[in-house]
Amino acid sequence: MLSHTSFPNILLFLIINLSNHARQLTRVMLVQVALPVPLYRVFDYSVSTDASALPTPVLPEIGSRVEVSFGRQTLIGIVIAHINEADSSVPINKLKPINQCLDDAPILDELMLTLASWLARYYHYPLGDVLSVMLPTLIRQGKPLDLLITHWRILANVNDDDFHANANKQKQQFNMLKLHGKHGASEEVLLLEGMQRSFLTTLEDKGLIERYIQPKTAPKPVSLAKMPLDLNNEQKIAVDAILEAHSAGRYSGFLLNGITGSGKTEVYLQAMQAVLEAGQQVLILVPEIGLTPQTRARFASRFAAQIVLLHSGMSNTYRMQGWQDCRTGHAQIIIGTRSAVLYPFANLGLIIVDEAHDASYKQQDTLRYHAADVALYRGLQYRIPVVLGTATPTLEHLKLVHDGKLIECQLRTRAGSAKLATMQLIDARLQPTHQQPQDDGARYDTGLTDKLIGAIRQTLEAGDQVLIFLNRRGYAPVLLCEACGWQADCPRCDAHLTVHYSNQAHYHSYLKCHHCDWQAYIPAVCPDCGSQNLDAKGMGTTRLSENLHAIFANPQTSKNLYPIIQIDRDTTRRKDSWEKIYQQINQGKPAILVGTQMVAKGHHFPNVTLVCLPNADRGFLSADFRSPEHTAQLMIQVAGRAGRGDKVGHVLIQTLQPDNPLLLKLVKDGYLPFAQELLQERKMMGLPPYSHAALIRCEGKTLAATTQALKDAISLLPAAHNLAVLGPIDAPMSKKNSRYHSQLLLLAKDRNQLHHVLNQWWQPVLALPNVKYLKLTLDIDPVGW
Ligand SMILES: Nc1ncnc2c1ncn2[C@@H]1O[C@H](COP(=O)(O)OP(=O)(O)OP(=O)(O)O)[C@@H](O)[C@H]1O
Ligand SMILES: [Zn+2]
Repeated sequence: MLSHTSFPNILLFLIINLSNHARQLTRVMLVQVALPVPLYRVFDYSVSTDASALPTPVLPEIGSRVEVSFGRQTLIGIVIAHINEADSSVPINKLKPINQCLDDAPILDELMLTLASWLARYYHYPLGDVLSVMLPTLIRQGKPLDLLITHWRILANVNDDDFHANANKQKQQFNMLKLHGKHGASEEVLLLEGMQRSFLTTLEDKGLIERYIQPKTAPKPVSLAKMPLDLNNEQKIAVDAILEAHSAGRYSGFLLNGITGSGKTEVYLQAMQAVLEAGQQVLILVPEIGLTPQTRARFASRFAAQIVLLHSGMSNTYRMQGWQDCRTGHAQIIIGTRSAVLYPFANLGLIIVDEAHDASYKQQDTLRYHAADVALYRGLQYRIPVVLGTATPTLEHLKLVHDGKLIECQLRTRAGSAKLATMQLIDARLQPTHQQPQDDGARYDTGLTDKLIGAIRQTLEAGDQVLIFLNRRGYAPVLLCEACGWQADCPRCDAHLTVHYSNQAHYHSYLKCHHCDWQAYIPAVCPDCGSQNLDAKGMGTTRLSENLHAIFANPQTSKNLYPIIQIDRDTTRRKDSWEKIYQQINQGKPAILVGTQMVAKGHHFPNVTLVCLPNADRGFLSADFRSPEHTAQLMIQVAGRAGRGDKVGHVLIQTLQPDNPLLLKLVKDGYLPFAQELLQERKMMGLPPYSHAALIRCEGKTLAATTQALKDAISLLPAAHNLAVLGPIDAPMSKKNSRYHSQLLLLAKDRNQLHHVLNQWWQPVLALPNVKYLKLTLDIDPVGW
């Protein structure tokens, strides 16, 4: 029996329960979504406001993709938080529902989301845009993760008798699939072969074929394909230090500072071995150009493992597959350029950044991250060692060693029997360059001194190879009218047009801007004064190769005595051209290699015993304070290609400034003492790495507008900001592609101080009224300007 007092209690119970039930039906669940829009905020969406929605809406998990309406667009974003109604700044009835959730499970784990928000904070870049830089295109577009591993196969006991007489096309497509046997083929392959997706689904609907996901079997444990070398003492110290950190499960940043040819790769390989044997993944970053077929071979010849290569030239599908393989742990060794550092990893145990000084690790647009810095951050995240390997460490990395933030391991001698090449200067002021006679008796300047030519000849006659480094492709950097001084300039840039000229094929002759790709015919007469006296001034790799042909041709037959192999972006553009060049060089026969900075990086040409730098030292005269550092790195890297085999190597530097103190220091004392001296200079001047820099670039239709915008920006700086403000000034090449550029440099003694100011200042700057007609970008820790 109910007492009179219990009645209201029951009522209350019922009311509460009913209203709970009703709320459950109409409960509004909120998610915060990062969207690829240039706004420094995230957006709230509801999951469903429709109580009758069936099946009951599931709250999309943090780290999964959702499709939403944004203004009039439909965008794909990442859920970064679940929030309560009360936490949203938007009234509940104004919130839009998400259109759909694209993933059942998160595609980004907590570490990846933490990485994204660190990148957004450190580089002052919107979170949604950071995430779109991190994700491969197809994932950004919302494609299902398993899209590319969809396979199709014919169903057992179906055959082509099952087709209707007039279903010819279906039958033909069915037979195409049948050719692939019982496992069928991936959809990507079938579409490439000419099958149509609509037919696949029709055949599927008819119960003739089926789609399936080919299961990725867990990769086999890594095994050794070749025995490791016996390490020398310094190599062993380095491997032990790296592995000690690895087995302690501790983050440690290492600077593997080893001269060229000292066997850094062997250190990587032996450290990798232990990590791979422990069942973990290894990420190896290589510079943009360093990713040749040889890169993979170096690792594949040592380990039987699942190796994944990642670089920007790969198809979207392949990149997405690679991304998935990293995330699931299917990939055991991952070799990639810059962006691979932003990939997700199931079980990462070691990161190696090869040639860590290389400028291509810095992304120069959108999110301007530095892959070596991000690698260190990720090492910290995963509590694993990170190895920065180089023969020419950046001043930033040397300072980190000095501050105790990187552990330095030095390799001071060449591995095996090779000796470090000797370096010698040739004073081109005392020795005029060689004048080559022409058929008509006139002579032309070859740009090479007789001493240099003599050394090249001697090397070739001894059966060795010569490498000549010239960091300028094309025929000549300037076309000049001898009569009036007119020069062929790019109409769109502050730059001369490069002469591309070939005396073999006339259609290969044209003028081209190396900054915006503008092209023009070579004029027959000067457009200003009509003179026919047009002359190509200076020397690019093509001209140098032609001069070498002339110098080293057999005088009787004019045939080449030695092959001259030109290696630059023009000659290696075709896909397999590097491979062919490699094969030719590795035959080991005497030859002259003429190359731009493409040859500086990590190549191992055992028969090159002479390296010549006819004018590499010009960079010591540049106005950019980083130029001496970059010039020296390049020179040492190129010089490092000499004498890597059994024979001793020589390096000859032909210069017009043989008493330049920087050049002398580098040649006499080597890179590290040179770098220490530069560090002292930077310290005295308060320049990075003794200060922290942010570079603001402004691009617009006129210099007046870009300069004014930066002046307006300065006026917004908080009072007592304590930063050094340099500018606004015109950017080094202020007109590029018909757009004008100004810049402003902020320097702070302390990193936190810089970020503190940027946190308050940068977004108001972007909101300045004039900025909408301009492009304003912020570059943290810029590497050049
Ligand atoms: N411990 C060793 N014993 C004998 N040979 C070795 C040893 N370590 C490395 N080598 C050999 O020395 C050569 C140069 O090594 P490697 O290419 O790794 O140098 P590196 O330091 O990466 O040079 P770079 O910076 O110029 O690319 C290779 O042929 C390698 O096989
Ligand atoms: Zn141009």
